Amino acid sequence: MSYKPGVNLVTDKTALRARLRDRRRRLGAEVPGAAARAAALLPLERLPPFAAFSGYFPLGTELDPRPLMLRLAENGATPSLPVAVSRDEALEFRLWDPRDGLEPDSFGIPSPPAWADAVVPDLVIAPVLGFDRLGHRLGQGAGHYDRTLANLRAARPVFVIGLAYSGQEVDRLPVEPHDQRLDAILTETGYIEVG
Ligand SMILES: Nc1nc2c(c(=O)[nH]1)N(C=O)[C@@H](CNc1ccc(C(=O)N[C@@H](CCC(=O)O)C(=O)O)cc1)CN2
Ligand SMILES: Nc1ncnc2c1ncn2[C@@H]1O[C@H](COP(=O)(O)OP(=O)(O)OP(=O)(O)O)[C@@H](O)[C@H]1O
Repeated sequence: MSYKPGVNLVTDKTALRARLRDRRRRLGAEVPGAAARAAALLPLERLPPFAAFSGYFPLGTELDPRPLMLRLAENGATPSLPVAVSRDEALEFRLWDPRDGLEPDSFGIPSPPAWADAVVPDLVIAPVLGFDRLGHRLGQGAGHYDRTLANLRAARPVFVIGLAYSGQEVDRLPVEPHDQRLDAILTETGYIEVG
């Protein structure tokens, strides 16, 4: 898919989101086993050191990060999940203990309960609707990851990996000043480091 700049980046993004949602739905059905393949392809030795990471609870046909989360946790890192407290605020991250139940956050996404410990991840596995090779990411459009990564990065280094089907790649995404870039992209066909 190639991107032709239009007059308005925001409406361009909205149109792209609709197309990429359709495309991801198709990929979810056509590429079985992608989550486990992607998890196995992460080159742990190339990542900066990290003590805590965040994954996500897969929505719809998002690529399931749980095999990857399991691998990172088995490697000794503390797992956490994002919690959307409102549409306009940054995400919180809370410790994910698979023995504890999850509760819907303000978007209805299963998330650790309010009493779970807060975590500051230094590795973020971000859900992706679309990505390009420069590390630009298109998300759900609420700006949650942009706000959250801006806050995290203002305090200390955080390495951000977008997890996606390889078919979610586009030539070039429209970019706004607030967009936070991915450091790498992991798909079922490989690991792409962004320069
Ligand atoms: N699995 C997952 N968890 C996540 C996110 C995500 O993208 N995926 N988020 C990322 O920021 C945050 C939640 N933010 C969200 C913001 C908007 C919508 C949303 O508008 N969803 C559409 C339906 C999307 C679809 O059909 O695929 C909607 O409700 O109309 C969802 C989540 C934190 N947790
Ligand atoms: N750091 C920020 N501070 C305030 N508002 C922000 C910030 N980052 C993004 N926003 C707002 O969030 C809205 C959505 O941004 P955008 O379309 O880039 O979302 P996205 O990256 O696709 O989604 P998400 O980050 O939720 O996965 C925009 O209206 C933007 O102004």
